[in-house]
Amino acid sequence: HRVQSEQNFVLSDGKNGNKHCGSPPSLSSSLRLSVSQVMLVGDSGVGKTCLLVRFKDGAFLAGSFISTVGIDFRNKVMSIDAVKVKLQIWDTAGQERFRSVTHAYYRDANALLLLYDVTNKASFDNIRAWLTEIHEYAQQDVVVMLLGNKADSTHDRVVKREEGEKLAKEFGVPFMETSAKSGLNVELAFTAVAKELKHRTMKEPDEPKFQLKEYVDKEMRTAGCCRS
Ligand SMILES: Nc1nc2c(ncn2[C@@H]2O[C@H](COP(=O)(O)OP(=O)(O)OP(=O)(O)O)[C@@H](O)[C@H]2O)c(=O)[nH]1
Repeated sequence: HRVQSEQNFVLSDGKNGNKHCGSPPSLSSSLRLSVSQVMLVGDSGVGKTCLLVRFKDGAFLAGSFISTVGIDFRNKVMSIDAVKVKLQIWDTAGQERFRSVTHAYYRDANALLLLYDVTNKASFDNIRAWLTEIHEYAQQDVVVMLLGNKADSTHDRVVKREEGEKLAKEFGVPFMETSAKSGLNVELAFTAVAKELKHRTMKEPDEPKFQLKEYVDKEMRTAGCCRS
C-alpha cells in the first residue's frame, strides 16, 4: 500500500544519546511520553488515507484513488502542554470486505476519527451504522469525533454542515468539517484528540478535566470555522 508503516518509536533526549523506549519516561516533563492509538474509519473513498497523509506529511495525494487494503498505520509525535504525545494512527480500509480486519483493531483504539464525505450522501447516511459498529466493538470510553471531509468541494457538496452538526449532536460527539486537500481543520482534529488522550492518561491532580467538545467548539469559533 502507498503509506509506508513505521514502527518502534524511540524518544531521544538529544543530549547524550540516551534513548527511552516504550513506557513513559519520568526524567523531566519535556520527556514525558503519552502513547495513544487513533483509528480512522468510514466508508471507502471518504478520504481517510489522504487525511492521514495531510496530517503527517502536509501533502495531498492527488490523482487516482487507490483503496487501502486491510489496515496500515503511521506514527506522529505531537507536543501537547510540554508532553510528547505519540499518536499511532491506524488507517483502515473502508471497503466492506475488510470489515472483519477493522473489527479486530477497534478494541485497542483510544480514539476514532469517523469520516464521511460531504460530496457523498451515502457515506453520511452510513455514519449511523458506523456508530453502531463502534458501540459494538470499541472500548466503552473511546473518544469519537465526526469529520465531514472534502469540505473544499463546494460545487459537489450534497451534505450541509448543519446536517453534520445535527447528527453529531444527536450522538453527543464533537464535529468539524475537514479537507485533506486544503488542510482545513486537519491539524485541529488531531490536536483535539491528542489533548483529550493526554489529559486522560497524564492529568495532574489539580488540573481541571479537559472538555473536548468545548475545546473544539471554541477553536472553531475563534477560527470562524475554517482554518488550515
Ligand atoms: N476534493 C477532495 N478530495 C479528497 C479529499 N480527501 C480525499 N480526496 C480524494 O478522495 C479519494 C479517496 O481518498 P482516500 O484517502 O484514498 O480514501 P479512503 O477513505 O482512504 O478510502 P479507502 O482506502 O478505500 O477506505 C481520492 O481520490 C482523494 O484524492 C479532500 O479533502 N478533498
